[in-house]
Amino acid sequence: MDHFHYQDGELFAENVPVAKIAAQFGTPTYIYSRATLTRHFQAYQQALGKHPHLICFAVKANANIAVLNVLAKLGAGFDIVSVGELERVLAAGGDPKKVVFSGVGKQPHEMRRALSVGVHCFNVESIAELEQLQAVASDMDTVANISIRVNPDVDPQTHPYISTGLKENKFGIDINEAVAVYAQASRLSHISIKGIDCHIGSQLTSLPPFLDALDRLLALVDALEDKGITIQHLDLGGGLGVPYQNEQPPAPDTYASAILKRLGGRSLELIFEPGRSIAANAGILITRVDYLKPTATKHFAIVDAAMNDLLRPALYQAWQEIIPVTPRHDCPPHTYDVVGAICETSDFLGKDRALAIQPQDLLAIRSAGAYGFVMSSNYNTRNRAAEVMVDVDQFHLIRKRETITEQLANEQLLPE
Ligand SMILES: Cc1ncc(COP(=O)(O)O)c(C=O)c1O
Ligand SMILES: N[C@@H](CCCC[NH3+])C(=O)O
Repeated sequence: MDHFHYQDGELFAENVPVAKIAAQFGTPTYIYSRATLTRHFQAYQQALGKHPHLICFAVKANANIAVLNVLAKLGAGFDIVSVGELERVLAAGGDPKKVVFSGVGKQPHEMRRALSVGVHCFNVESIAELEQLQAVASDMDTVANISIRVNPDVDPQTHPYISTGLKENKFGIDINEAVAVYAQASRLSHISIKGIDCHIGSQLTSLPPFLDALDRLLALVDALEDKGITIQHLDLGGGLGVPYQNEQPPAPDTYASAILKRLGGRSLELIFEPGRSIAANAGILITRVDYLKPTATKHFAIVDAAMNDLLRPALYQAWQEIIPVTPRHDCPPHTYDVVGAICETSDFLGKDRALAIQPQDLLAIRSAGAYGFVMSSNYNTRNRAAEVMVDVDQFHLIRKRETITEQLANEQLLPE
């Protein structure tokens, strides 16, 4: 059963009526389902079974510490891209030994903190970064575990802004240069080679690009072995897509089983860094209709969420389903552009949606648990949304709605 579903003519999150959450905490509010997060995470775990593995949730997809805590308790590791994300993982009770540190621009202070808490591995993305890490580790008299993030030049067939494994992207080290970079790393006194890594893009909806990348990485593992460099883990990144509309991506267990099969008898530990496939469909964003505005050419539904709350439609023309919380049958549907109050024409949450709605009705934007709240901003001096977690028939405020007082607290006037 879907954990967001209609029952008796209204939308429920697990066993809680969504309207009840809106009545208590207002709108716009993100609502997450603990059961869905758990189910998605466990699908990966179960598919990999006894094969040595680590599922590192990509914190960038949803960084709320209650969400991270739910996953940490299930045994998750975490993929981070900043020291800020590391502090969130620690605050959420995550195990630093299960953390992989990705990203093209790690700063020395971030390396220092990650080394001091003992992260599993740095996914190194350039020679300059490798040298910086050697310097920091040497200064701390410690050893940094690394894998090289290889850019395998595979087309992930996704939106160009979220494709990362092509030669022209800024990510990783060209696969043709990887052997030389590993050889260089093997000569560094405070670097220990552990793994190999890639991440080719996000919202991939088919297996072949993953398998293609995996084959290229395995060939590299063999070439390195021939040179006396043994790789212990293979990190295939994240990137598995979700059904937003009509897409039919493989489910996490199908994906994980296919990868495992392709590994053959190799004993390499497998690391995945899924974000979206765990969190996206574990969340909705609820919003209230403020005004209906018919014009000569369109019907606009102006709602209290906007592009500052959910940026994906404005940034990628992403499509996310918009449904009424309490469907009504007393007025005809119209085709609406569902828009926010921000002074930008790109401020829309959905275009051309058939909805039967009246002012004050509640709407839910689906698939909002990943790259939703984390990409929100204060543009137009709007306060960030609240976040709520539903757990069977309970619901908990896991981040309170921001206030203007909190926004102003960090600013000050120039001295007289
Ligand atoms: C290095 C890395 N790992 C993991 C992820 C998570 O990707 P997704 O949310 O598509 O699973 C990303 C984002 O695309 C990433 O850049
Ligand atoms: N923010 C993107 C995904 C970015 C993936 C990060 N590497 C999205 O909403 O689809």
